[in-house]
Amino acid sequence: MNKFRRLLGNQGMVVLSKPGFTWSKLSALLSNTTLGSFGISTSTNIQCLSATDQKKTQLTPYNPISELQPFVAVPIIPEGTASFNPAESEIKFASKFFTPKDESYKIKHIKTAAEIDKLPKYDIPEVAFIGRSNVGKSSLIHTLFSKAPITVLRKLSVSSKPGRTKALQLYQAGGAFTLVDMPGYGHNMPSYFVNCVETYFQKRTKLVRSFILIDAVMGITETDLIGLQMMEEMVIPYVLVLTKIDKVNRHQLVRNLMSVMNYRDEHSRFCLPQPFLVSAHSGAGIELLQTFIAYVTGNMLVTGS
Ligand SMILES: Nc1nc2c(ncn2[C@@H]2O[C@H](COP(=O)(O)OP(=O)(O)OP(=O)(O)O)[C@@H](O)[C@H]2O)c(=O)[nH]1
Repeated sequence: MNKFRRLLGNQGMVVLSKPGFTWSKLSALLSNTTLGSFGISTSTNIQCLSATDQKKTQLTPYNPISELQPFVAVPIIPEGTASFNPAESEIKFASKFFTPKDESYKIKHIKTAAEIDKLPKYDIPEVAFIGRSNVGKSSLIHTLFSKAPITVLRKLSVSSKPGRTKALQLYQAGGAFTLVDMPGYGHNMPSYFVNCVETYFQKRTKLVRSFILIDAVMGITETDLIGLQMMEEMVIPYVLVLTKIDKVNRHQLVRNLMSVMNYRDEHSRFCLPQPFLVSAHSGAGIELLQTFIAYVTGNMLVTGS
């Protein structure tokens, strides 16, 4: 039975991966090349903070975590792990991939497909956005690409009705990267979903990072485990993104963020330690996420602040 189908059929009995993961264990296990595929450079371009450094270094104000951290007793980004903390100039540089002023960065919708064999093949790095139905994928992509032509934005069907995104939607920012919006899992999931998504992860050789979206209002739910388990079983490096942070008060946000972080600490081996917090409505966290996408797709070198 394929892994994903097994998870879907067994939602109440998901077997979680082994606890005890630390970044250093992973570093020891993987070669530099593989670490590169986590977007964690072995050079100094991403800071690896010691406990003392971390106290000294302020997270960029572009990161919503910087406002939350004073209210949380433990470091949200674990001590001794890599932290993506670009300078203002780097954030500005990355914005050009999302604010096309000339043809070379033009944002286009290039394909809608439910069958992987129908996807175009190219040499451009790819990132994928995945999450349960209604988590806010289309809204987030809409906000990331808010400066794209209206014809592109119309393709992003935002709806309060879960399960609107039925096929893979591919958007390309010039020759810089491709961003893939995937159908949501859970409610109203299309029947071909399992094959489509699992085959995508097996076959797309240019995929450099997957972003798993979790609704900040709900925190981590059993449906979210479908995507998280799939990443772990298929050994796919991924990043957690908490969506809709404008909808929760600080207390709820801290509580739900910590439940996600607990999951990460105990069960994940392939998740970037740093979560991203965003709101498609207020725009919070969007520039930081844009910069991270530009960075993991190899379009810029972040030197840190
Ligand atoms: N307040 C708030 N609402 C949001 C945000 N992002 C999405 N929503 C709302 O959440 C609902 C679902 O958003 P979509 O972007 O369509 O979600 P999706 O994950 O693409 O949904 P599927 O098509 O089911 O996969 C819509 O009513 C959005 O307006 C956000 O950042 N803040």
